[in-house]
Amino acid sequence: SLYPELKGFYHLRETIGSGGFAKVKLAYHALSGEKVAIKIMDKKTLGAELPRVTTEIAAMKELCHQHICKLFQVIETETKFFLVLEYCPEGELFDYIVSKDRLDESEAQIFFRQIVAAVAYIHDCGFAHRDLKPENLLLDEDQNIKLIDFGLCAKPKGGMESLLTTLCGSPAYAAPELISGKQYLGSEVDQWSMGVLLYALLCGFLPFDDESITQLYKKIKTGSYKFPEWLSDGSKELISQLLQIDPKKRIPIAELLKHPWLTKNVNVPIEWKSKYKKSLDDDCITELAVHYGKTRSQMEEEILQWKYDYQTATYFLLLEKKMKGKPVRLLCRH
Ligand SMILES: COc1cccc(Nc2ncc(-c3ccc(C(=O)NCC(=O)Nc4ccccc4)cc3)c(OCC3CCNCC3)n2)c1
Repeated sequence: SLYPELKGFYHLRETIGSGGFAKVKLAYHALSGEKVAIKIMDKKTLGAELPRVTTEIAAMKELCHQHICKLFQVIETETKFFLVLEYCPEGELFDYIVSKDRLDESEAQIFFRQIVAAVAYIHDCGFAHRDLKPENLLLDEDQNIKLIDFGLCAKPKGGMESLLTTLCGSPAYAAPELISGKQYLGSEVDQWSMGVLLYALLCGFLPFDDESITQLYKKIKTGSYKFPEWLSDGSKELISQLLQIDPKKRIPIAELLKHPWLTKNVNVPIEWKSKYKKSLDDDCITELAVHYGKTRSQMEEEILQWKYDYQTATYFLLLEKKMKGKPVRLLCRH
């Protein structure tokens, strides 16, 4: 087959996305029967960008959050990287907004609370995303948000406030300081992009748009955008606090987590911390031990090494089955 490294472990199906350096295929994890997304990157195509994949893999191993697509396994061959990732059955938020034209305030609020939670978590882990847009926000079977970074744009924030100067991400969502080639902070760029995102959720179109890229840049740099008449005062106030040209004037994440527009009718601040437990799940370890014919303590010791091999993937996918209320069972037991 085309990818002998996957044979017997994953059953490949159709391509669900491609772009930049990556192609993503739907696949089935053979042991659990669960669907996964396999991101395939060719080392030759990556060329000088190769280090971005190692940065991405390191970041993914740190990021374990209910609103971030989980990494299950890394397979590296001489010519390719395969990242086995959480599959989101409801596809891109972008397509959902297009299908509904635009979202009403309550639905937009639910999605935006989850997006803010994911970004707050990434920033707390010392990373910045830098390419926040609806194409990188996927929906799971319960229509919950799962943030991804399809284009390898996420970066460590360095010493938290390291200044980054590479242009990354899509211009329509890019902050003024980023497109001016000035030094910028990833966290502040993410705040701006969240403003563009919230506008897109509530309006169904972009605040800054133009056929000519120079006109688009001009609108972004001068912060020239209009509010449609259907927006509430609360949502307009929040959007304007994010779309501040001066990065220092943008509402900080800590404030955002308890902003009135995000807490109204729900009255609880956003729970942004990871809901994943640090300890291993007994049922999953037991099922793995039975399958591999090992003792539970041997199995625990192996999983705790977090090798991101097929065993790691099988553990995480058993955990996913458990969280979805499915039986914690593998398809065949020796
Ligand atoms: C139903 O029909 C559909 C239709 C469409 C999609 C699906 N489902 C579906 N599930 C899962 C994926 C996926 C997950 C993770 C990554 C990734 O690259 N992770 C790496 C990552 O997230 N790093 C990272 C995250 C945060 C911080 C730092 C680093 C890549 C792809 C997918 O992709 C399809 C593409 C298509 C082009 N636009 C983007 C999505 N699609 C289903």
